[in-house]
Amino acid sequence: MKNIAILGSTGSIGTQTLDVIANDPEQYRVTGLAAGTNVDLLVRQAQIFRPAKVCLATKAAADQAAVLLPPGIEVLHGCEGLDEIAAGTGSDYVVTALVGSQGIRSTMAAIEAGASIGLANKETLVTAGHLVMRRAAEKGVAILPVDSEHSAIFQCLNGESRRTVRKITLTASGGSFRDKTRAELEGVTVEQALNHPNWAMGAKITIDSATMVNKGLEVIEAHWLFNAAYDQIDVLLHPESIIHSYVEFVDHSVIAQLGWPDMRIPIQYALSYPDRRPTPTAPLDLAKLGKLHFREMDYARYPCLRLAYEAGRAGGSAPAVYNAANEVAVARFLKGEIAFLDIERVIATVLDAHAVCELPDLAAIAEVDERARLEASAV
Ligand SMILES: NC(=O)C1=CN([C@@H]2O[C@H](COP(=O)(O)OP(=O)(O)OC[C@H]3O[C@@H](n4cnc5c(N)ncnc54)[C@H](OP(=O)(O)O)[C@@H]3O)[C@@H](O)[C@H]2O)C=CC1
Ligand SMILES: CC(=O)[C@@H](O)[C@H](O)COP(=O)(O)O
Ligand SMILES: [Mn+2]
Repeated sequence: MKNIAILGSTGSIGTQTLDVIANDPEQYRVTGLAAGTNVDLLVRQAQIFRPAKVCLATKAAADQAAVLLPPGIEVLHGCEGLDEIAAGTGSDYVVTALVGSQGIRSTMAAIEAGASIGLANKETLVTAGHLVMRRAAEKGVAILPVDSEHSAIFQCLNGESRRTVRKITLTASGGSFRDKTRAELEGVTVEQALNHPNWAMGAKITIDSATMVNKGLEVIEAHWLFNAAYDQIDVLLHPESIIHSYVEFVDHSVIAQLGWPDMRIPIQYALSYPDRRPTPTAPLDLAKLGKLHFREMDYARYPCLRLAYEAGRAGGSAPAVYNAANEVAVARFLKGEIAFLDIERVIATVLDAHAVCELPDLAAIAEVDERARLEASAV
């Protein structure tokens, strides 16, 4: 029995994680749940899964939840509450499914407590990969990828030595505007951008898929998770999202991982690893699919991906700046303040003005992140 805490339980990954847990109740017990402001859903989840502690982002939301929750559940709020869910519920496994770089602090708290991490929150690794991976290694903590591409690579590698890997290829669906030219991106709406062709996900990552920032973040995430050089990481357009990613070895043998685009498969694998367990998903039917398609990545069409490689190669604080500028730009786009194509302009402008700090600690990352956010709000 694994004792699991979920940070971001009311989101797309959080709810699907609870779906996987509900489907396999003898394997997992929920010890803690944390959410932002969705009181009603958090209360419903707590009624079903009976965690010892729950947390909401604000005191007002926590007070609202306290009167609705079953007796005996401790209600926390804010950053300290989130730390307590990550490290103080006796869990041996923490799923990090918050959105954005706000996930760093609680991920570090979970690592300090010695819990294994089911990592969905890719922004954490993009921003502080050197610190997260080093501390996890020091503490002997496993970081298990939830992100579909990284789960695929993890499964393809299956413990094989990094020495034998020639190339890692991340597949990209192309997002909601994959069939549009750059000229056609002028004037696209928020509603159109949120219409991902293959995956039902939170708003921020759905916009990131459309700009290809998501794949950029995933390239940096793969660099840290698999200790791979940027020259070893490729991206291939694959509109169907059936091949979730693949690894080419030095003998030119290629191993890929396939499945319907359903996050419950990588979530289940991250939870049950090293075991494999059944999932409540449909079996893949290649005969029904008939064809799969692939296109070479066009870096002029998707400049945000090129910028991610540049930030990753620059290293140090550059990926944190890329991420922070993007988080602000996406929030502004979603509020209707800027156009879709302004997202790449904001990232490029903020990144361009940044003088890289080489090995930032958490305090330096927080400082750089805050400055990049201010700049991204103003350009
Ligand atoms: N969705 C997917 O299929 C995939 C997602 N990922 C990654 O997983 C992460 C989560 O994505 P996704 O589930 O789509 O995002 P969602 O927006 O659907 O969910 C985000 C979660 O974070 C919670 N949250 C937001 N702010 C706070 C806060 N201040 N304190 C506590 N909780 C907070 C939200 O709570 P509330 O709603 O209550 O406000 C919600 O539970 C992201 O990093 C994303 O890149 C990776 C691969 C696939
Ligand atoms: C489900 C998942 O892992 C997402 O990160 C997904 O990869 C988004 O799809 P694209 O970024 O390929 O559009
Ligand atoms: Mn992904």
